[in-house]
Amino acid sequence: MSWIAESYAKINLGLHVLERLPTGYHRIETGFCFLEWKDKFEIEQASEMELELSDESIPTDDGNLINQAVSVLQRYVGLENNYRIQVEKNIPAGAGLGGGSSNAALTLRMLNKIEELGLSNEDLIDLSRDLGADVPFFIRGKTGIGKGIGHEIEEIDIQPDLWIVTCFPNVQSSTPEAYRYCEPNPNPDFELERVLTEEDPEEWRYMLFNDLEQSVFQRVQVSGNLKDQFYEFGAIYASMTGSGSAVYGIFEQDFVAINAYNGLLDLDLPTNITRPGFSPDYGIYRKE
Ligand SMILES: C[C@@](CO)(OP(=O)(O)O)[C@H](O)COP(=O)(O)OP(=O)(O)OC[C@H]1O[C@@H](n2ccc(N)nc2=O)[C@H](O)[C@@H]1O
Ligand SMILES: Nc1ncnc2c1ncn2[C@@H]1O[C@H](COP(=O)(O)OP(=O)(O)O)[C@@H](O)[C@H]1O
Repeated sequence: MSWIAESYAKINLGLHVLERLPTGYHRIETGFCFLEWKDKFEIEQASEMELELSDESIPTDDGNLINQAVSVLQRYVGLENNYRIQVEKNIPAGAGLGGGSSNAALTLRMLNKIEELGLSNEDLIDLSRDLGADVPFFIRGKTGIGKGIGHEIEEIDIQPDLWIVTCFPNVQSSTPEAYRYCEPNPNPDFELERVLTEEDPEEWRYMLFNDLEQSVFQRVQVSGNLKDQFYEFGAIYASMTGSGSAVYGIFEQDFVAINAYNGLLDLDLPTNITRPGFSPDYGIYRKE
């Protein structure tokens, strides 16, 4: 008997870097929503802890966020059994799609259920403190605005009711570097929630920005080219997600989105298309 569940990717709708903090982190404000791009987890009891990933380029040692999530539970709560965790990786790493953070969050949620630990989402968020700023968003599984270092989530429905096409240009981008080279830009008059919930997405092009984009595009030029390509394909809005390198385009009409998706696949680039108003299945299921 095993347990199965899915770990979803995110994109950032706007990312404002407000301030450099003494901790080395940055105070930000960003919109988080989901893509239909997912890794598949299967967990079963085993004689010792084992991690198997379908993507051999990602480490399976202590550097893996799945193992770090297991260690946190072992250290602070205690686990009765050992498990074999098998993951079909589809979300590209180093893409700004939050694949590692999403995997860490799902590991906490699955082991909480399998071992009947009875921890609430808030308990899991407390435990995830050292795993990454994006992990609380993935534990909640709801769209919203991330504040603080990205870990304080105000849940609001900002999943675009439009097609989202997302493409990884086959080059990774480093999150620490993206923040190190960005220019914090406090703008007290900007209201992210209002822009995301009230403005026509056609207007986002002129008002919704990712402050990490400029410096990442200088180092990862393919991402900048990809953004131009999205506008050529007819996107009403295009942006890099998070610290890159992936870029997404938002489309009003299905045939325009599908044409962009097929065009990017023809270039041999990992690409995803997400339906309007998509909502992830956060269920954890038993497989006999
Ligand atoms: C940029 C964003 C946008 O959602 O996502 P990704 O592009 O990584 O997916 C996040 O802020 C990334 O979150 P996450 O990837 O969980 O970051 P962490 O592991 O906590 O931090 C990695 C490093 O990024 C920098 N960092 C991260 C978050 C933040 N608010 N300020 C920072 O300066 C720090 O240098 C930190 O050591
Ligand atoms: N479970 C995991 N899945 C993907 N990457 C992981 C995982 N654990 C650790 N990593 C490492 O984290 C780094 C960032 O990956 P990821 O979290 O997918 O990207 P991003 O922060 O750009 O969203 C990668 O270099 C990868 O080797």
